[in-house]
Amino acid sequence: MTYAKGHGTGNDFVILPDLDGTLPLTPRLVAALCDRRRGIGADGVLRVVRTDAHPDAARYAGAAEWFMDYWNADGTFAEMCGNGVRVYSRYLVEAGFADGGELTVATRAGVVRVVVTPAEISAGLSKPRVYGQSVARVAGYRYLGEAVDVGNPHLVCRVSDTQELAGLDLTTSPEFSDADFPTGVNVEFSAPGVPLPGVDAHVRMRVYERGSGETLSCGSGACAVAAVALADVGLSTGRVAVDVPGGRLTITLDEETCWLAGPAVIVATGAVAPEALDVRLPRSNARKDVEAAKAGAA
Ligand SMILES: N[C@@H](CCC[C@H](N)C(=O)O)C(=O)O
Repeated sequence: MTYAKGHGTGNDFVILPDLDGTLPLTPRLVAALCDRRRGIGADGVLRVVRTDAHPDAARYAGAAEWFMDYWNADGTFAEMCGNGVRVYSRYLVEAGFADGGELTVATRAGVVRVVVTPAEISAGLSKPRVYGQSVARVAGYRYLGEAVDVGNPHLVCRVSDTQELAGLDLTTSPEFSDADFPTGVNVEFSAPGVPLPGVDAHVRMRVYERGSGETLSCGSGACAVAAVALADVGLSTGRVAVDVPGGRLTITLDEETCWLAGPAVIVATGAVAPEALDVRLPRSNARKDVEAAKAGAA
């Protein structure tokens, strides 16, 4: 199996080119690839597959050529990964599967528009929907937060300052309400930043991601945090600088879209054998699944 490794502000991914969807990817293989000691190490896997070759994406075939089949490090799926889309797009361009400039990428949460430049990649996610409140608990302390849907679920909890943010123990998952988040949730903690030119708000955040643990950055989480920061100053559109442990993301919310911008790079390419990871692959049923999905949609 060939792979590439890339990251966006430290949120890192193993990228698996499987253009015609024949690789029988399993949760076990994903977890083994993402293992930081016994595998390649990553927060998640991005499988690169044509939309018409994957059952979850066949419906997007007219709108995007490529589907980002995203998996968390523990082998679970997620609907959206904002940094993933940006790194995936960098890979498409560097591997010669897409020209630079503008492109579209299909995800489980819909088709995302992407703008690629050498320094930065900007992905147009759906506008975050702030829809209620819930509570997270860390080390016995209770944090009230805003529930936000960015295609995937988020809980944004405000803390008072950078010191409180730095002191949070995120080595294990914050506790959250299963009733409010039956499929789990990504929990962000957000502290006020300093006034910066050119933005309406500046915040610093840390995140504990569903299925991956604490990461250096989460793009969809930064969008959720930005929407809450803008609402806190009475705005529903505007520009927010979000500092994550891995760097800075700039979020621009307009009436319909949440533009997530920042660097995204490919750092390595190579080959890996599933047997070396102690994983045996089942036989692929991919083609049959795609035909069944197409027949179901007709
Ligand atoms: N790091 C991602 C989010 C990845 C998915 C998330 N862990 C989930 O399960 O929803 C991002 O950049 O958005």
